[in-house]
Amino acid sequence: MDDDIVLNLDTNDSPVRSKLGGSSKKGGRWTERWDFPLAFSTNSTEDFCSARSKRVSKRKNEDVPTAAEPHSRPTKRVRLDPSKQSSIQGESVAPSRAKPAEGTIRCPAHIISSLFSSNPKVDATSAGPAPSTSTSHPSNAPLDVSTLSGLGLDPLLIAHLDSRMSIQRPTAIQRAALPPLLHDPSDDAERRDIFLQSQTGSGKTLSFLLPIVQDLLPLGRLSYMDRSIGTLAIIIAPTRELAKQISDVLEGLLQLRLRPENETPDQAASTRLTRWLVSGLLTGGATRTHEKARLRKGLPILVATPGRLLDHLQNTTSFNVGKCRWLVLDEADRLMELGFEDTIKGIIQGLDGRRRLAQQAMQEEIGREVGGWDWTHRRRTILCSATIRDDVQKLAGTALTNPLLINAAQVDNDKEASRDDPPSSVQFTPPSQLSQKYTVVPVKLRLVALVALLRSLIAQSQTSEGAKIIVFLSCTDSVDFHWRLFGSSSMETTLDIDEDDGDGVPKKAAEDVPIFVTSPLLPNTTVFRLHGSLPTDIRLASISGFARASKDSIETSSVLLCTSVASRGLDLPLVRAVVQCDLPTEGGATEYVHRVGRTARVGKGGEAWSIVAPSENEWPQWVTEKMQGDTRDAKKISLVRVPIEDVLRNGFGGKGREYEERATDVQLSFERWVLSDKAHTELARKAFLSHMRAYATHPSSEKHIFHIRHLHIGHLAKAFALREAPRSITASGHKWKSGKSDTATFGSRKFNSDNARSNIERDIGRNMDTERRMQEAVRAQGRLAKQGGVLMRSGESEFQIAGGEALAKLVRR
Ligand SMILES: Nc1ncnc2c1ncn2[C@@H]1O[C@H](COP(=O)(O)OP(=O)(O)OP(=O)(O)O)[C@@H](O)[C@H]1O
Repeated sequence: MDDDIVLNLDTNDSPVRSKLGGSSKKGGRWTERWDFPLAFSTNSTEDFCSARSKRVSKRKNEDVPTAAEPHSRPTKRVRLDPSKQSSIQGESVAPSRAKPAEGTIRCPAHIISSLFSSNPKVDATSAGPAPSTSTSHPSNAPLDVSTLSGLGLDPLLIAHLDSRMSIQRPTAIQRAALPPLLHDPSDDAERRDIFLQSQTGSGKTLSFLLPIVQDLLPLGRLSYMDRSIGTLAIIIAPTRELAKQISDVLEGLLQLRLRPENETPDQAASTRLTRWLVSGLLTGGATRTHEKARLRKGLPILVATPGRLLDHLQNTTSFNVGKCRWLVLDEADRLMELGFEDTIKGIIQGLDGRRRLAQQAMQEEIGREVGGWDWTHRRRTILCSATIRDDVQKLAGTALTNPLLINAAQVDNDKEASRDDPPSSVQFTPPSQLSQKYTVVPVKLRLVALVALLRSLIAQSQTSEGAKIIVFLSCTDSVDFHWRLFGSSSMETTLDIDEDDGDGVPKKAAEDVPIFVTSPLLPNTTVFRLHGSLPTDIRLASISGFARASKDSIETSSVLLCTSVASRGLDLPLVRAVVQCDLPTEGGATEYVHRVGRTARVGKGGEAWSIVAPSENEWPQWVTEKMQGDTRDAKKISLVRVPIEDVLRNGFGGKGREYEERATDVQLSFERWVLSDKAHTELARKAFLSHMRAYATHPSSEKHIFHIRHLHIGHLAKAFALREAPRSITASGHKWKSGKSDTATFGSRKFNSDNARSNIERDIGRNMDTERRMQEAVRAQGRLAKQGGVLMRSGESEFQIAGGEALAKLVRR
């Protein structure tokens, strides 16, 4: 790293404090004076503050600040030239680099904040559209005027929706989709397939589930009807989480009360209507044998992920699916992105094949097939997709017959006449009531900016329900790292490193991994994680824990750290904000809209925050234009820029620029945590490297915004609480800052997993050695300190620990 980073060591008897004179004894560091950050109530900071005061009381020969002097301050670092001070917006000049004026004595005990120096200047003028504070009428809320009864829905279903789900009025997409789907024409040619497109959180799930349930309910009156009839409806979702969620909504619907309150009891007839209507989930979570047994019994409505469904279609003879009347492809664009095109084709062929076989069996009167079934009733397919890209249109061409496009926006704009037109002009936009914000954050500050943002969002919504916040990160390793970092580090973390025998193996035994962690930095908050590499039971437990958190404990907020796996379809109640710490590497503006769509659902409010690097300054304008498409209406979509200083000030509190010191202290506590254990260091390095790899996968059309050569590798390391970039990156030949060709080299190497692995392994080996010397240096520094040495800034050692020749020798050894 080339920017004068100084290791600000926090040892218990740091000479810095004693050198700072009497004031250090009284005032201590800013964290000791940080009684209650402005942004938090007394309760909310209790843990954090008590952690700090415990640490303070541990210090030998130092006084704990008293209540009478909570704001006394230690001597501040010498500022040489106010115009050249550390600043987010400008280049800084490290004080010690400046020549001291003749005759002046240079302060030896001098710590500088590396976090706020050498950051690139952020150009505020090219930062996207002008802020807009106007609030719009919610675009995905239930409609004021329409009623469900006017749409042809069975009164039993209407009563059930009202009493069990508190749903009285349809949303725009439901008003548009229910009439054609509920209408069952006698002429099979009129039974058209449907292409459904609408905004996030607008109630698409009920748009296809209600017609299915209403269609199947009357079949319960057939004398022979029981679950052995087989599968009559299949809903395919791209992920297990989404399939489980749809299955839960379906089960809620199937607990239908079948008799209106005032009707004469006819218990036997009404229970028969639904008793056979069993739903099942097929996602590969259970063993094949168990799934086969359930299929043999019969599952009239099935929710499945594509791979497992095709597997059973091909291999499970008892899977009775020949009479299937409904097929739903939910999140079809995502299915295509995940490479399920051939699987879907295989499923459609499998269903057609099974139907032919069942018909044949019925004609030949073999097997279980019953007479009286209406084989002319063709299967209807519903395809839901946010976008109508080429690949989705191709899938629609394969899967849909004579499709009808239903788009809530078009219906609202009285464009029903053009429903059969190619829908390419329909844009996928976020709900209008969503407040979209972004902040341009120097890369070095990303970690503390995230903490500050979470703190302020949590503090703002300390209502009885707490806040729910989803944070998107680039990759699974980054999610794991941040989750462990938030859960284990504290302001107390010291550099008391475990004695190491040099084998590089962490000395702590593996522990049971919990579902959530808590952090003193995020008071009354539980932190969950979600990514595709977690076992299914952990993934589902994390989602339900996050969704439930506020119900279990009043005033508990919850944060979900996740990858893009959580961007689609998940309907988690009352998510207050979505934070995109890393912008999507795949899917561009569409993925952005899906992610932000986890909040502001069905007419509720919500905030979407994006953390943008200075080199990505063009992104807000770019994403706005993509979302607006041809219908450029500047008032319609705008991202409001919030200065990073405001984010940090709101999160860390304090007067003036005091937030800089607080942010620095938080950063240092993270760095100490990373250094305190080999496993932590490895976690941080892995996250850093995986993040780099993920970043390099931005498509070429976005490289003008997201190019890896624009990133300052040393600064990025800091964002992973590393004090230097892993050597597999910085080692020979990789001149990151200047090298266009080096970037290309990395780009090509990056995709070679063998190279990457051996690089990492080599890197770990080298760093173990570096770590050992670092630890020795730290201990030696501590010994020196006890002997009256001083800690001062210097760039002379590889670890930038100052302290004279003894240390320099030790490090050089
Ligand atoms: N008419 C309605 N009135 C009130 N709430 C509704 C209505 N219809 C659905 N909801 C609720 O709205 C929430 C979002 O619905 P759903 O998950 O189906 O949205 P979606 O359009 O599929 O969103 P996404 O595109 O993000 O998957 C659910 O909690 C659902 O219970």
